[in-house]
Amino acid sequence: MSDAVRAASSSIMRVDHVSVGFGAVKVLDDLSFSLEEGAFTCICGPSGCGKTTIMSVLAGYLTPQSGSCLFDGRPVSGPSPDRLVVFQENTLFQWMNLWDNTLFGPRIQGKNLREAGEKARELIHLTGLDGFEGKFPGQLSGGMQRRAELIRALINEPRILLMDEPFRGLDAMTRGMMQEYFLRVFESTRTTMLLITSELDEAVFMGDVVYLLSTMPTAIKKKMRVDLPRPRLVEHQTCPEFAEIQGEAFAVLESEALKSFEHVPDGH
Ligand SMILES: Nc1ncnc2c1ncn2[C@@H]1O[C@H](COP(=O)(O)OP(=O)(O)OP(=O)(O)O)[C@@H](O)[C@H]1O
Repeated sequence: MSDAVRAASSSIMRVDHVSVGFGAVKVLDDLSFSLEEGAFTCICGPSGCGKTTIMSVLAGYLTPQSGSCLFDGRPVSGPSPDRLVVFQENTLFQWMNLWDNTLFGPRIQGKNLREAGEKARELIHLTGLDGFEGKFPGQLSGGMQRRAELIRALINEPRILLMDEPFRGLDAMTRGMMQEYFLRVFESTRTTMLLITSELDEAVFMGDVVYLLSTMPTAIKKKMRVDLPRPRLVEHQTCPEFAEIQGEAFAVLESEALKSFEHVPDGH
């Protein structure tokens, strides 16, 4: 993102001093960060540190015990079509083909189906699913199903798309392809996106901004800007800037990971 664009960008979501606990377990502790409109933000932290809990607060599924979560300056009080979530698990309707799954949202909202159909064709093309419109989810590969989940959310034109580890469980090669497809969609639609991931390389490759999380109770350990050009290409992963940002981020996450071993008794 250029300095001019960055200066003009404003935050669409703001999490202020949020704390969440489950019983005696304090998961989020005084967590604060903001999401810039039109940017791709990644939140990266180790497994089990509270990433899904953060997503639940942003989506409006969970009310924090203290602090606030604002969307467009207004408190988040529940789920909204402005803030759609792409989940880890498969939520496609198994009895509908790809085309009907994609148009499900516009159809139940009574939207103009000709316009929605044009948008569906564009998204299907961007995600490399041309020719699969008549296939049912069971006839699509895991990677295709994740892309179908993405377009099924985006067709509803949310202001922000929240993605919780959408590539979890995919093999490394498919995961790399997914990253490229999702980047192409972001770069052509410029929908504000948040990706939560435990993969640091993925966060640096995809994000304009990367937040690194501490171990539990979780807070933001560091905010990093990734000024690599867009469109992001696989080649960028071998450039010196990428290595420098990744190295710095790795050092932060490693020091956090080591802390989680501090309380393991000797001999165990
Ligand atoms: N509803 C709940 N009730 C009790 N404990 C919970 C609940 N939800 C989450 N936790 C606990 O909060 C902590 C953080 O969980 P969370 O799922 O947010 O982490 P995560 O970083 O998304 O994990 P993963 O990377 O494994 O998906 C865990 O210790 C989990 O057991």
